[in-house]
Amino acid sequence: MAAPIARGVRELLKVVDFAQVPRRHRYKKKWATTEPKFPASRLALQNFDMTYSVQFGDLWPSIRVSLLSEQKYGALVNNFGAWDNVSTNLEQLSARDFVNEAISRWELEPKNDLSSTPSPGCSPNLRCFTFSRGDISRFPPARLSSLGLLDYYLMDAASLLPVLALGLQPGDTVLDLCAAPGGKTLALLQTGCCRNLAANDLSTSRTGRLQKVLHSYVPQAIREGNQVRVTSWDGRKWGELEGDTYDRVLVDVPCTTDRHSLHEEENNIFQRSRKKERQMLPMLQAHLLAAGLLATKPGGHVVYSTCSLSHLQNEYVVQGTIELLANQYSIKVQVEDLSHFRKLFMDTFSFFPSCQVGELVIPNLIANFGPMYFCKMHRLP
Ligand SMILES: C[S@@+](CC[C@H](N)C(=O)[O-])C[C@H]1O[C@@H](n2cnc3c(N)ncnc32)[C@H](O)[C@@H]1O
Repeated sequence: MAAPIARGVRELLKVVDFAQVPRRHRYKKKWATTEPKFPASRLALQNFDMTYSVQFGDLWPSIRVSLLSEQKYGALVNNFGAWDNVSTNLEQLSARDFVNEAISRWELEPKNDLSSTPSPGCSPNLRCFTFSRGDISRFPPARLSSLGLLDYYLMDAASLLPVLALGLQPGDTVLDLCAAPGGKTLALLQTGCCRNLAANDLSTSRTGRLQKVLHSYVPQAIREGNQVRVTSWDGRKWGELEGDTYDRVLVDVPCTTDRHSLHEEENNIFQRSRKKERQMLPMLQAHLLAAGLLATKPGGHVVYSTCSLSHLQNEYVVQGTIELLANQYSIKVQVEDLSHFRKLFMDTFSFFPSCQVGELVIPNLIANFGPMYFCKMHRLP
């Protein structure tokens, strides 16, 4: 499978990379050996200014300032602890459960609208609190409950959207292909709907972090029973390892992690030494998505997600991979329309209005979540 996918994505890169760079920037810069070291976060900002000003036009200055400002968090309540007390405490801080607020709104929608939207499945089991738009309060650190588990998990609330979009149903077998450090794995378990959950990540040090998260939030009986399996394999091989197996697959790929790249030098993908790795990201992402689709049962669903704003890593990867699976494997994959989903959550998040496929949460000063791109696909039977 590797060769045709690699060839296809290389073709995509040829076309798209140039289309994104304005003509005035197409020059080859010579770096003198004496030139002072440029922090990777500065290189990231330069790169974003070049590509995203073209991609987002007038929206870019406001996204830029939001990305450079403090992000907002959500508190995902641990359902394995005393969730009702924890929810009451969070409400007393004036935070609100954006998941259940959205689902209550959905239930109030007129019947004729409901018929065209899928059921919320297990999503109402998730409770995630955020402060309202414009409220930049911070959550206090999570506390240990009497059961020895932490009471909530702090995460970018937009990271919950790919899990919600996956739309788990009771008894599903689920694969989380790139799972570490484990925020989305934890959310998948919190739905209470996974018959089996396979959580995988290539990096053993990062699966170590995932194990720690599970240890802090999930009772021993669940961790050590056969409901959760943690592995450290190359996700690109999953189609060969366990083809046609899972009802739902989450493919939350490595990406340019745009917010992180602007704030942290450590492990920054814009370091000069990682240029090649950065250029190869769309290829790796397409391989992982193809493997995730091959691991899905015919009739099953996949969500692809990144925390990057780059169309090249988002919709181009989705469109290119779907085309490749059709050509190389005669596997048909349909992108699902998530516009109803966007409508449900637009009080909490700012969405980019013009994605060709999938949805993109863009950072906004009064709702500083994301970036988070997610696209739901149906592998046709
Ligand atoms: C965006 S992070 C995943 C975040 C995670 N889903 C969460 O919510 O906490 C992407 C992950 O992909 C992993 N990764 C990179 N290449 C991989 C591969 N070939 N197979 C599986 N995982 C890979 C990285 O180690 C990294 O932990």
